[in-house]
Amino acid sequence: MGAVEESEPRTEMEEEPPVKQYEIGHEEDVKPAVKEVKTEIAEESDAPAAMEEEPPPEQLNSREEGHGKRKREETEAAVKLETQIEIKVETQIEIKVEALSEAAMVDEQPAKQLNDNLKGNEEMKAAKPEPAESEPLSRIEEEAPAKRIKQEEEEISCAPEETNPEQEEEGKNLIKALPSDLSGVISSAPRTKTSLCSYFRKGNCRHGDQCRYAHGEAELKPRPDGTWDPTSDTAKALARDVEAPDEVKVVAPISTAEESEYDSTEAGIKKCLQPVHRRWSADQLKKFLTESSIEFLTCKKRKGETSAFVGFKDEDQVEKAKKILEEKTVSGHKILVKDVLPRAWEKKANDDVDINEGLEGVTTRVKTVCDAVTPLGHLSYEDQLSRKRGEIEQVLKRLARNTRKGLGAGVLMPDWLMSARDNGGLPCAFEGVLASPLVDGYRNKCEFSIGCAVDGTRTVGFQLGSFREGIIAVAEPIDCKNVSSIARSFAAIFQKFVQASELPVWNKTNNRGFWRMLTVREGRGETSEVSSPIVEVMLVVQVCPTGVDKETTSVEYKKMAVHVSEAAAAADPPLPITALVVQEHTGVSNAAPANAPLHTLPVPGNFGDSPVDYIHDHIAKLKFRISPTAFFQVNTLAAERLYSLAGDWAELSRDTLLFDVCCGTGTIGLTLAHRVGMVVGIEMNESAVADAKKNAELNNITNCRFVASKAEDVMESLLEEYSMAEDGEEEEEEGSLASETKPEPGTSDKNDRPRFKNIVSIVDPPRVGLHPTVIKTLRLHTELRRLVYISCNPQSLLANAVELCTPLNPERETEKGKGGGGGGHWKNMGSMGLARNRLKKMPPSTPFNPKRAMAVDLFPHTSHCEMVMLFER
Ligand SMILES: C[S@@+](CC[C@H](N)C(=O)[O-])C[C@H]1O[C@@H](n2cnc3c(N)ncnc32)[C@H](O)[C@@H]1O
Repeated sequence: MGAVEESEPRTEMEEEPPVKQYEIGHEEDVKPAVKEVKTEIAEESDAPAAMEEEPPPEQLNSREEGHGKRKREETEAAVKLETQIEIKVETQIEIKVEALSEAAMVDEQPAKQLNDNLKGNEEMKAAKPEPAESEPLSRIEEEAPAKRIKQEEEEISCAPEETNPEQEEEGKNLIKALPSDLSGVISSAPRTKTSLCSYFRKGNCRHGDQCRYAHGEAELKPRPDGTWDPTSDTAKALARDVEAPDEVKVVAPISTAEESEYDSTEAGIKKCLQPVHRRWSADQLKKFLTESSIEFLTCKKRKGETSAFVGFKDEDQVEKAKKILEEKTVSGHKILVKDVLPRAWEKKANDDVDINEGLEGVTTRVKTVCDAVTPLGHLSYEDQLSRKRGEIEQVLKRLARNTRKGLGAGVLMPDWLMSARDNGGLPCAFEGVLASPLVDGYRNKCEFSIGCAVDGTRTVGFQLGSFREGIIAVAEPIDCKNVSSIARSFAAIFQKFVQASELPVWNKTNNRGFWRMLTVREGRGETSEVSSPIVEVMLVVQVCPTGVDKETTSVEYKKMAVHVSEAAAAADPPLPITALVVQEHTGVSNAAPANAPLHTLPVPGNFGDSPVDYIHDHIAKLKFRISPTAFFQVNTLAAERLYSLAGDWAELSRDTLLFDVCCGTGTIGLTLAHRVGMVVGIEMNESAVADAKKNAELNNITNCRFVASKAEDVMESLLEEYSMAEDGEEEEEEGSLASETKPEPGTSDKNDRPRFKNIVSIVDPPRVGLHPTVIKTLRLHTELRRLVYISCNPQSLLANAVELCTPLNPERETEKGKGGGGGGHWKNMGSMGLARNRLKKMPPSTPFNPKRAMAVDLFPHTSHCEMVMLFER
């Protein structure tokens, strides 16, 4: 949790869900979608009255009373229709935002900040992950690169271009069918031609004068809000004029090592030149400036960008440059000289510095470490829970809306979707949010950044904002409510050590330094009661050994071990310290790969010559070994509630085979093993699997098997291995085990294969959700009748749920091929769009039905929450 964004993580790599995934983006991003939505509503509307044909006028005139009633009905229908339109618009906004939020997943940025970034196009640009920072976490995450954000932006701004004449026609028919006095409610747009007709442009519009869209610039009118179709010449001309006003302030990108001279204090007065040729390198820019007789001190220009950053000696040089540049153009545009906002670390150090001051209007403003790490900390816990409850309700409603949207032609609406309409839009019972037993100091794992405070002091704590915003200052975790007192104490102990160390702390602006991150992991004693004390602690210190010789590092490591163990022993009360591990990592982001080298250091006074590299924690009276990189829920006591809820919903019995998909150290499977015949755990992190096996041993549990593999590679074969296979029928006839009687746990067939009639899966995937192959396997294996889905990311849960639950027309033709389908547009889609698209390739199969949902608050004071959903068929 070096940075703020890492402060509420699920794992060191995948971490916790982004905040408010479903937060709505910039209103303007969505406007062009409204027309499409209106057309879609015609198909889905709950307001048949509005679509019925208008009765003949004489009939209405002769029934005045009836007329009044009908008018009321019509008005109600119109309101209903409008509500539907709003819902649709919202859905479209969500889809756009969803794609952007997904891109955020690969980013180091905290989700809240990212969502805030989404609030404007400018900010959206700022939110593009820099390739160097975004180390792809998995195959799925790789599908969300910065490019996608760009495409999303383009897609949003070009929506009218994609209007389909058939849809237009449908829309027109709908509008015609409305009673005349209602049609105004939704139909004024087509009369004023505010969008260009893309078909006319291509020369094949068959609507002629009747077309709702402008045939050329002359017909085009401004939109009600005064803006123009962004593809029109008028809009482009306006954009040219407003694109680069002089007063707009710019934030320079973070410098690479080669560009560091631009960031030096001798760089002078910094200005941004815009636009300049995209293809220019820094050298070409320097050449241009020199040949134009423009004096300057430093400059920074990256190929592919239209902004250049130049340092001038004084105001005089700036004025002269401005004058010369007035005469220069790039592709017909004047080169403007704009102000550059200073970054936080460029400001003078003093106590009153507002590290965000310079970033006003650019992106989110983070004031204190608590604002950054525990944004709900100012609310009462009750208010936090009710807020989370409301947000989860919204997520659930989106499941119903999106499934409805994905229903193919001729497919009957399933009962759960029908009843959602009478249930306020909820697809299943929502049973509320379970509170965390421990509200303050609940985290058993804290990842502290090692860097500099605003005043330059070496500090161990949380980053005050996002690196991308230029905020790299670190603050001590003093008032952070989610941090335990033990973690706080170790942060202070380590801070003292790095302040005295001769090796430098990590500097994110140039990616140099030695001390990078301190992770404190804690384990409770025998029982999992709130009152049970922390008895084991593991410290994992991340360093970048580049350029430091082995002898120096080993001396530093020894000093470090002595310092922390002495300080821990001297604390009042003394602090436990069980394991001390160094992780070497040279990458740019603090998220180290699973195979980053680890060194276990002896802790003076501990375990003699055989230091350990793990600690233990307890859940449901079981003991769990946890190694440095293995996932373990950060709130042990709340996790216990979560697992027990999942077990209850899974309706386990001795004839059940439980698949624990993404099992980590085996927590779910092992805590439920006594309630089932057998557990099969699947996990891709090998050291977590080693822990899981060890944990089974530690607790004398013998009916568990743990498989170290990606679930997508083994799920299908494992299901086939254990379920009553197709040939079970034959075996039954032959008098084998597949009879009506429940197979005893461990019962085997003639191939020594244990088989189970009741197969249940509890899945607890990382933030990106389950791999499409796993979803397909779960859906197609219909002997799997019950599925409990635990998720820290509502967005990916929703997308997976849509794929699991949408009924399919068995007679439709299943699409073949790779990608998301949809003719190559899949790269532009959000996760929900991708899910719906994948359904086109899903073979006919019985869908799951959402049955119940609940949340467990594992992360008090933050906006995050674990969601549990039960699916059955
Ligand atoms: C949210 S954690 C849950 C761990 C465990 N269920 C628990 O509660 O402690 C997700 C786990 O999924 C693992 N994982 C991620 N991608 C996976 C994949 N494709 N196949 C199997 N496991 C995966 C991660 O290593 C991590 O341990």
